[in-house]
Amino acid sequence: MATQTVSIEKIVHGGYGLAHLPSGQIVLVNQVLPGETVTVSVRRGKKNYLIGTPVEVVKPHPDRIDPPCPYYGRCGGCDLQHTDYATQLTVKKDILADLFQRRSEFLPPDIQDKICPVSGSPEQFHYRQRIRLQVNENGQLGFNRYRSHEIIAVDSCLLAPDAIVETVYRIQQNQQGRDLVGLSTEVELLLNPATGSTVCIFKFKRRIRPADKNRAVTLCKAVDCVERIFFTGADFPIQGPFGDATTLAHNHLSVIYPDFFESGKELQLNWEVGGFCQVNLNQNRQMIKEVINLADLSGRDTVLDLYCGMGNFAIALGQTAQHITGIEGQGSAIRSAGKNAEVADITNCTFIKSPVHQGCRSLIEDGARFDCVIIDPPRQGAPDLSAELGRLTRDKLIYVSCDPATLCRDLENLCAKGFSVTTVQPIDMFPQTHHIETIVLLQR
Ligand SMILES: C[S@@+](CC[C@H](N)C(=O)[O-])C[C@H]1O[C@@H](n2cnc3c(N)ncnc32)[C@H](O)[C@@H]1O
Repeated sequence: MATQTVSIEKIVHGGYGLAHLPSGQIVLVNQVLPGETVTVSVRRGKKNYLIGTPVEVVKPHPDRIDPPCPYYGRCGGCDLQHTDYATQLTVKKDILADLFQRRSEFLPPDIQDKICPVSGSPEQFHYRQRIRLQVNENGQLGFNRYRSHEIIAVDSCLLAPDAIVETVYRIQQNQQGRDLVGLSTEVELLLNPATGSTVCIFKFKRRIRPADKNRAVTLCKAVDCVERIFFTGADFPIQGPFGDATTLAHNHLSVIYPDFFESGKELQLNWEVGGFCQVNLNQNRQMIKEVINLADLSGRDTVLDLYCGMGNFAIALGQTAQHITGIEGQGSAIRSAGKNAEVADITNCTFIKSPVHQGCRSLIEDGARFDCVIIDPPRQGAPDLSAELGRLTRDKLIYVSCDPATLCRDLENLCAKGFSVTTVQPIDMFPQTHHIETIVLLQR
């Protein structure tokens, strides 16, 4: 492969450094920082650009550091670990600004001025409530190599809390644990914040048998940091819990945010194993506060919470709204949302299990409008929903996004429907990686 020396002009969406070759062609390079001079080996990429792999950093950025993880560069995660945290936050804000700039003809001219500094995470390592490991052909747990299906065996991860790291080690030291891992294609490890113990979901290559349940019980007894075990597979839904009988009362995980409300009251959120929760739970506390702050509800406001999950925002907003309607497609999340409202002792929330587009159409047919609409879609965003959002929103629309590219596309559509952008607040949910969570306040 040919090597070339290039100057990195900026970091773009996906965490790549962008440089131009003397020929004028664009080359995207990973593990670099803006302003660096880097020798790269260049290979063919997509139609409009080449891919460069760094061979030597000739002139490093002043804030470049030695990445602390021994798997950095081989493992596909943590692609910003080569710089200090303050620079990671600056890079993320610049990535967002660059995306907006590239689509500037379709976005409000002053949108760049609305981008606030990225709100940093309380923890920069060990923040992930869950990790998903792959199983390689030798029955070892690992992560995919950068941009590859090859599995790099690991015995720790700096993003995982200690209890998960201990579980990764101890299930591989235990015969039943090794047997279960060997029968799986992937193992998900979840921290239960309420107990500090872990829950394992083994994704099996075949259907489970009674012997597998016995292995799970024996493993839970032998490895005290594992409290429950579940099984799932390509052709069967999640089954469990299995394990030591004392831990099997329910299939929930829960987090309590003490002193969440001004009154000193805590916020408790429960969700079912296999259901969605934000991965960085301490930063989630800050994100809910930010949504409350942007919604700025009076006791008379009505709220629509689209893709509401287990009521992550609705339960907190329910304390000050007149009424909240939550729409969510996953049955387990809707069950958890109802339970969370009960625990919080609030009765002004209605949760509807429905695909969001269908739920919005029914609300429009009923003539419903809401003072504040919240939308928190998955990574693919919410294309084709802007007309519905325009009809359902009386005043504020709060868009929570985990992908700035689909956010940018959806903002274009919303601005074309008469919304204006008031605030863009990036939140760092995923330190050490290029991923960006963003909350945007739009108004009619
Ligand atoms: C990013 S999560 C947000 C959940 C919640 N707002 C939170 O903060 O925990 C997206 C949610 O959308 C749900 N979902 C995805 N596609 C959906 C659809 N087409 N209709 C309804 N819900 C959907 C998923 O089940 C998931 O709970």
